[in-house]
Amino acid sequence: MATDSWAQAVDEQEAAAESIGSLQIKEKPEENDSSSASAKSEAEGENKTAEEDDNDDKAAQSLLNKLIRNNLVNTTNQVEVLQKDPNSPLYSVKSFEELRLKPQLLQGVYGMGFNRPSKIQETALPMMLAEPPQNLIAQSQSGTGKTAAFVLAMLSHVDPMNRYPQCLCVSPTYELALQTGKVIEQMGKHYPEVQLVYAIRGNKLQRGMKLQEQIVIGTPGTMLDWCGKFKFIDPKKIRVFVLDEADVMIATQGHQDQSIRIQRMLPKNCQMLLFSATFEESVWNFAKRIVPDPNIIKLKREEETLDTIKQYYVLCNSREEKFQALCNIYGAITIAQAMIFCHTRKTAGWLAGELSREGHQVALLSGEMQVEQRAAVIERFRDGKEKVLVTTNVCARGIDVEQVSVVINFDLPIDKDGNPDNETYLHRIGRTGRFGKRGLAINMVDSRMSMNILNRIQQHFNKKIEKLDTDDLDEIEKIAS
Ligand SMILES: Nc1ncnc2c1ncn2[C@@H]1O[C@H](COP(=O)(O)OP(=O)(O)OP(=O)(O)O)[C@@H](O)[C@H]1O
Repeated sequence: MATDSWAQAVDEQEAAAESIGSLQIKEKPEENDSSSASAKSEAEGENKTAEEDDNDDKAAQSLLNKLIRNNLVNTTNQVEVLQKDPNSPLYSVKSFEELRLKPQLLQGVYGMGFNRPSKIQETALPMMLAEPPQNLIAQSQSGTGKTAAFVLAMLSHVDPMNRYPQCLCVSPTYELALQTGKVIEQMGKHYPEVQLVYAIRGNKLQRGMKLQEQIVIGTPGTMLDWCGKFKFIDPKKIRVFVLDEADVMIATQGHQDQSIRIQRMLPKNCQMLLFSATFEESVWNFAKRIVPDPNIIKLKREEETLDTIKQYYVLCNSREEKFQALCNIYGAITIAQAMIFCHTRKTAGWLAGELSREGHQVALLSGEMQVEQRAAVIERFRDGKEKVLVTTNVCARGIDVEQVSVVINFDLPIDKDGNPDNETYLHRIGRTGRFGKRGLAINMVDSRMSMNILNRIQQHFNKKIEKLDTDDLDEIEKIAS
């Protein structure tokens, strides 16, 4: 009874989500037609804070991370494992050979330049490849090798002789699905019998057809339609179900319920795998509904620290004075590369303009840019083509730019209630063990309120932030030594 009413609730929510979807489609042309409306939304966008951008955009952030990542994020932390059956032996592998992969797949793995399994892969791969298949919930930060791991599991489990879908993989967005698809194509390069199809909106199939591809990757809504309404896929034949980026997934209305509905169509012996970069309570609750009897693997993030950072603050009265202070600093010390954080897009745009006028080579990262544009800006900055990167918070989260020696908080990080955002402060200027180089952080304080924020940040980390007089050249020179 309880299950029935719950199922009905899911149906109702889904119908509501669908009607919201069609409403949005109808609204789009109107937006384009009305120049005043778009001018208004642009102005609103300009004043958007980093935090608002942040909420807008979890999926975009995740995509950006994928686009700019060129190698594995290594960590020295140990994985935490919680086995479904604590008495069964826990296998971990140090080489891909130990996994007894099909030769075509081993060739694919080496072809991608992987020499040995990443930290999370060491434990996750033997679990995912075990017989009988084991269910898994795995959490580790972006870039630690989750995608590569489940792609290898899917490719290992399909039977290429069977020309029907055997693995389903759901991703939160079309773009993220395409990224995973690329990994499947690369890793399966020497295994051409295995085929892939995208279940994404816009990929219209003829009614009544049955898919022959063994792997289907897509977004939850289309995947659900293909399994249920259109019957392009026979869910009873699915052997592996992967839900990727669970934390991003649950941020989108309707995705959670659609995923659960897909999961309920699958056979009992289907292997269920769920991955997430973070693991707050809501993700955990969702994960438990998707994955019965799970093994759980968690890999802690590398801790960031302020220990190797020299922190200063500069007192100013206006944004123009802050800019002047910045110029004085640039005049006194050689800064190889700096990142400057602003609270709004508007300030970031203004500051980038002023710095360019002063002759600096400036890159600007801002929330309204397309993800691909942002990725290109970051690449250029990484290559040293620009020496200063001005940004709002959202764009820079998760970006490790090793060569940045100076971080300037043109505005101090605050949350939406106006309290200090300590986590963001640490994230902007902190270094992990990996990049243990010394760094310099300069905070601009322009009001009593921001002085208060600075004091609270200081207290929180119990680390002194020294005052810097930017009118005194000698004093500035000293901080660089
Ligand atoms: N064993 C490995 N050895 C070397 N490189 C690897 C290995 N596994 C994955 N990589 C590479 O590391 C990067 C991150 O891997 P992957 O995309 O699988 O991580 P992820 O945890 O899924 O992160 P995200 O969710 O951001 O994609 C990719 O460039 C991938 O090609």
